Amino acid sequence: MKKSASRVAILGSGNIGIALAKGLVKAGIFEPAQITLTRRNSAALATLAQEGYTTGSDNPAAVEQADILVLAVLPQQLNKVLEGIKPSIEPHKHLIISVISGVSCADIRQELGVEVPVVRAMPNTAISIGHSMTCVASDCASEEQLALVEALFDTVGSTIRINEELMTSATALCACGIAFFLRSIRAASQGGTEIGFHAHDALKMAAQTAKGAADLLLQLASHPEQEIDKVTSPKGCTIAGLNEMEHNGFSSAMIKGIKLSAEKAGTLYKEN
Ligand SMILES: NC(=O)C1=CN([C@@H]2O[C@H](COP(=O)(O)OP(=O)(O)OC[C@H]3O[C@@H](n4cnc5c(N)ncnc54)[C@H](OP(=O)(O)O)[C@@H]3O)[C@@H](O)[C@H]2O)C=CC1
Ligand SMILES: O=C(O)[C@@H]1CCC=N1
Repeated sequence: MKKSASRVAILGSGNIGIALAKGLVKAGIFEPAQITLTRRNSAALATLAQEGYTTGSDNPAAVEQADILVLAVLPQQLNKVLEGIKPSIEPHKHLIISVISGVSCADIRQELGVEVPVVRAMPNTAISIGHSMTCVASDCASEEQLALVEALFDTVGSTIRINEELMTSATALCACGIAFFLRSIRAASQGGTEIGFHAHDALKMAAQTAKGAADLLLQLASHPEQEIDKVTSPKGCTIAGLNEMEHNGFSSAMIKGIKLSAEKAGTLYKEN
């Protein structure tokens, strides 16, 4: 994607909002000066202001200067933000991208009271280094608008288009998934320390091994069990360790955690 001429306003510049901004700049699509970052405590954005981003706490002003609006506040903070920007929304100028869990495109249009195009995107924090898995959905955006959002997120990782009703599932598997895989890597490194490695070496060894495992699947398009079969020598130490993990509920714990996470993701906005 070539450099964009658009201006982006990220309303709610916390963990994911900043990760997105950094990813887009790192990908060379936007200059920091094309991105406005807002949060109520705008002093916390001082370092980003020094890097050239426009920062502040005035959401309506940010909306007026931008054509792409990214909503990145917590679900329970959304309605207040929408109420504040409502008068500044121009349906033929603005494209709204919401990364907020559990809030539908229709919920956003209903709160705004205008028929503005809304696309939901569910990235993860690896977006800051260009390795996000981002799921994209909309109930109303044109093909052109969806393609634009996909192209934007393609610059900061992989993107797939899904049906909107699967967005809470995508939240659990991909956005929360970063934490689940990180915890697995941490557990592996703790095991590594117990069997003889200094903690920092064990962590590096575990992380690189996890990266290799993921790349085997992504680059060879193979199935995990196909690759596992190549590691498990008969009567060997891999199958001994793997079966011990399964006897202790390894796969079951991951599956149950992802199911619970998806259920919770669906209730975050309604719990307001
Ligand atoms: N973290 C993640 O990995 C992912 C998160 N998400 C979704 O992204 C959203 C944000 O999550 P996350 O970044 O973790 O949360 P954070 O709490 O880190 O970020 C939310 C930000 O919104 C700001 N904010 C709150 N109210 C306003 C307001 N009225 N105007 C402007 N800014 C405001 C807060 O700053 P202040 O208090 O100073 O206003 C804060 O910096 C959530 O809806 C979450 O579901 C989606 C994918 C991944
Ligand atoms: O934990 C959360 O609710 C958010 C949504 C996805 C990742 N973090």
